[in-house]
Amino acid sequence: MFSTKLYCIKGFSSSPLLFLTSSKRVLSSLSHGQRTVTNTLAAQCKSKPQKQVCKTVLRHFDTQYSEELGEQWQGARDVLLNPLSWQYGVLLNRFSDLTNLKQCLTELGYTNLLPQTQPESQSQAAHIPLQCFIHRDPVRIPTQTHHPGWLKQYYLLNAASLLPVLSLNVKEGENVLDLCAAPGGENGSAQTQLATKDSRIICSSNTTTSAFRDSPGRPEHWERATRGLRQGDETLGRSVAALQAKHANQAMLKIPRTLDGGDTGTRSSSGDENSCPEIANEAHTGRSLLSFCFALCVMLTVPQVLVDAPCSNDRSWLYTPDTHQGEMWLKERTQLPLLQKELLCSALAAVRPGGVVVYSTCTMSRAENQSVVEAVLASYQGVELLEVQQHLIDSLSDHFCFAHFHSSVGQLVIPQKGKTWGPMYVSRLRRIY
Ligand SMILES: C[S@@+](CC[C@H](N)C(=O)[O-])C[C@H]1O[C@@H](n2cnc3c(N)ncnc32)[C@H](O)[C@@H]1O
Repeated sequence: MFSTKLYCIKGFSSSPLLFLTSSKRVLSSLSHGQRTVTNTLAAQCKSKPQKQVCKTVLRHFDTQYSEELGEQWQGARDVLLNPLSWQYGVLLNRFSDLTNLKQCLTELGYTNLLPQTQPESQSQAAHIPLQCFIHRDPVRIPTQTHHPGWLKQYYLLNAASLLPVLSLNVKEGENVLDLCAAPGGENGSAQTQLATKDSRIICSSNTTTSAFRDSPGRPEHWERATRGLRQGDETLGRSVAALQAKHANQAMLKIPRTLDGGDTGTRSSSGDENSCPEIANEAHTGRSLLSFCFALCVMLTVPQVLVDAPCSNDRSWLYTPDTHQGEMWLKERTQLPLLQKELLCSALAAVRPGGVVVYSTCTMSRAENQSVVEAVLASYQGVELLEVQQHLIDSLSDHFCFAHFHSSVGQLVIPQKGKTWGPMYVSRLRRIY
């Protein structure tokens, strides 16, 4: 029923050094004191062409979010409309030599979002927790480019996208089903974050594509890498898969596309589906999981499922290139909750009794967040709501702004001035029986 793949790579030995050297060069050229660095990076940002706001989407957000978020919408609006204020997290790739990189980041004024809780040593590499560096200013270090057979040392991401993975609280050796694993919008790769745990990740779509994409919204890179995987040649995709699998003791299980339930009628947030056919085909698998999740449950006894659901990604939708597309997306928006509920139900059916499902989106829309969870709780027997762990909220509150809801079935990170992370909604459910 499943095909288990453990990729191997050849000729890797010299690549990390070269890769590290090039990164050090980039970073060291910036490290002439924090002020200079900040100025340099800010200048880089400013030299980029300005994104154009879609007025149709903005009007829609104004109406909806001023009602749903109250006074917090104005702060979020200011951030969303000012890309120069956006902060970028630097998620380290534990499979690289990070010593110099961490030092560089520290010199640049970055700090670790997540305090180290376990000792670090070569022999305990497998136990290094997620390491995401953040900066209080809206600076952005250069994105690393792909080199065949080499791994990036870091990924730039919205640090709030760590929250769903942290909420899972994966234990060493536990299996995780990543129900919406296809590459998404701007928030980075859940798989990459999960891959820092010594656990098996089971994906409903092509796992490896997320881990090596160059930057959000660049399907040509996913296509290139996916094609490489299909052809079985020595590509970057294969190398990444090998490292993730070999070093993290993971087996990547791809659910065959023959189990695909067909078209969901929704847009893949990966953008242009035509340019990336394999991803487009595999992106619809999660909805049809219900039909075989019993077998999945019995065979794999999945204790945790992540539903990083397709949603109306507020940050990118606001910058929809043309009005017509903005209007189309707003129409599609009304269809999303149905798909999201189905995905969440599939996840609950797949998780073993006692297991936890984490549902996440990168929108602030109540219809796609609380309403989805409330509807599933009301209709699905034997499921209870869990709080997002208080210690997580406490430790992240210095950096993230959580929404002040009166009655909440989850936590919503809302971008605010100086804390521009999010939007990110997370809810946790436990299957009781
Ligand atoms: C928010 S993105 C996931 C991002 C991914 N977890 C990551 O970290 O890169 C949601 C993904 O769900 C995929 N998707 C859409 N419909 C789906 C379905 N019916 N089953 C499974 N995945 C689906 C979309 O293609 C999209 O890439």
